[in-house]
Parts: sequence; structure tokens; C-alpha cells
Amino acid sequence: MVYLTRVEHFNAAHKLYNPNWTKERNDEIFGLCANENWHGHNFELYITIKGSPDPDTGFLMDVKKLSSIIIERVTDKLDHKNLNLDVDFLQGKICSTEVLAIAIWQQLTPHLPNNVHLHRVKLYETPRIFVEYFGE
Ligand SMILES: Nc1nc2c(c(=O)[nH]1)N=C([C@H](O)[C@H](O)COP(=O)(O)OP(=O)(O)OP(=O)(O)O)CN2
Repeated sequence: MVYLTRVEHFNAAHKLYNPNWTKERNDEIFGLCANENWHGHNFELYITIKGSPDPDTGFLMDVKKLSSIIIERVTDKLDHKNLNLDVDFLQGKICSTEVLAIAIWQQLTPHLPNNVHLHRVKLYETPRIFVEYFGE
């Protein structure tokens, strides 16, 4: 079993906001990230797949093809967007890094070749905050 990682990035705006709560409750839980405080992040996305390399190519998968899938299915939909308003697969969700990582997993898995498996979605919201999701 080998693990192959491709790094992509996107810039996006969001706020942390639960529409079922009052403004005060959103302020209390999400602080500076809530209510009128739209703000942006430079997200760094690490996608790791796993499997066995093909004996003829030495590749688990052509990493350029993996990059194209990530760009088409994920980063083109997120880059320079408002995560709360503009992204079909985030509608109705709270745009935390955790929720975003899980949603990215769900976006990617149906589009990977049969011989590879998604192992990890690692998403940096800032250089000091990141989430890892392993699909369970
Ligand atoms: N569990 C989570 N907690 C927080 C999340 C999250 O997605 N999951 N997100 C945020 C905010 O989006 C916030 O904007 C984080 O940015 P920032 O405060 O700038 O982050 P840093 O800690 O890296 O910056 P410092 O300058 O070191 O404060 C908050 N919580």
C-alpha cells in the first residue's frame, strides 16, 4: 500500500453562523467569525489517496489527473467564492473547516478511479488551524 498526496489551494470568504440561533448566541459561540464578520482565508488542501502502484507505470494514479479531478470537483467551486452563499454542495451547512473537509471528501470519492481509495482530506484554514478527515 502506498499513499500519494496532491496539494491544491483556494481562497474563499465565509462566516461561522447558525441560522437557528439568535445574533447573541452566534456571537457567543463563534465570536469574531460570526454575524456581519465576513472574512477570508487562504485554504491549503492536501488530498491523499492510497492503493498499489501499477507495475507498468509505477503510478498509483497519474497525479496530474488527480489534480484535475480536485480542481474540477472542488477547488473551482470554492476559489474566490463565498462559502456560505455560492457553493452548491455547502448549502445549508455551517462553513467550519471540519464541515468543509467532510464535504470535500463527499465531492471527491465518486470521481476517483476504482483502483484507488481516498485516504485523507487535510485542510488548512490558516497556518495554525487544520482538520484531517479519514472518512469515518
Ligand atoms: N473547530 C473550529 N474552530 C474554529 C474554526 C473552525 O473552522 N473550526 N474557524 C474559525 C474561524 O474561521 C477563524 O477565522 C479562524 O481564523 P483566525 O482566528 O485568524 O486563526 P488563527 O488562530 O490561525 O489566527 P491567530 O492570529 O493565531 O488568532 C475559528 N474557530
